[in-house]
Amino acid sequence: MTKRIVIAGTDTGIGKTVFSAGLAGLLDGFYWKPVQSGLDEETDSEVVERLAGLPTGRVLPEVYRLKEPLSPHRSAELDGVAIDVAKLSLPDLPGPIVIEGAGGLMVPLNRQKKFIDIFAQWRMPVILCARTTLGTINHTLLSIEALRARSIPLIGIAFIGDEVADTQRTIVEFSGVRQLGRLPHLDPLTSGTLREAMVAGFDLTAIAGGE
Ligand SMILES: Nc1ncnc2c1ncn2[C@@H]1O[C@H](COP(=O)(O)OP(=O)(O)OP(=O)(O)O)[C@@H](O)[C@H]1O
Ligand SMILES: C[C@H](N)[C@H](N)CCCCCC(=O)O
Ligand SMILES: [Mg+2]
Repeated sequence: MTKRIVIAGTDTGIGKTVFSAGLAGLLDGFYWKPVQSGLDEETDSEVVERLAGLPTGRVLPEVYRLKEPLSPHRSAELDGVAIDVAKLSLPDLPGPIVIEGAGGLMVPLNRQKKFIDIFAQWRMPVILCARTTLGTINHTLLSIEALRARSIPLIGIAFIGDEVADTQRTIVEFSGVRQLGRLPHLDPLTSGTLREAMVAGFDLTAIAGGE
């Protein structure tokens, strides 16, 4: 089976989609956002299409497209839709795939299930995206505890933002989870600057090689 990597995050709006675009591009792979909430702005899949530099057809269609930019459980309720987690399953693909959740690990899909529950079912290795800015130590260590409590394999942490050396070191030391690299804040953010920053900031063998 080809490599499947789940991109999880410590929160919403921290850069999971940008990192996913960079990683899918670097792996020459596929991208899948199974549940999109918020359709008025550019969707995560559209961002990846714009930034990953991949041929067409590499971004798989979402299973649920929900109108309001809210937690998926609520957005689904407002649309009169019930998210059936059994429908969130992936076909076999001829290459690596990067799969993005929504928000942080404990975000609900419906009144029973959260993203972390399906990640535990899938048993696919996770990369945890974490901000470098203040507040991230707490969010990141809590997220790692939650993954460990469910025996979800964790490849490592991808930091996003400008370097805050002591914060990154503190997270790594307390958790014992490795830092895979760091994606700095990019201005301008383009397909080209993203690829360059991914190549400079991450060791692909650490990501593609193991769990
Ligand atoms: N490395 C970066 N450089 C510049 N801008 C970035 C970077 N990472 C993220 N951003 C910007 O920050 C915003 C939030 O990023 P992004 O959409 O990737 O967050 P997310 O974690 O995927 O959120 P969601 O939970 O909604 O999926 C976007 O406007 C994005 O362009
Ligand atoms: C709409 C947003 N951009 C994400 N797709 C969903 C974020 C859900 C966060 C829920 C929460 O933790 O309170
Ligand atoms: Mg996103």
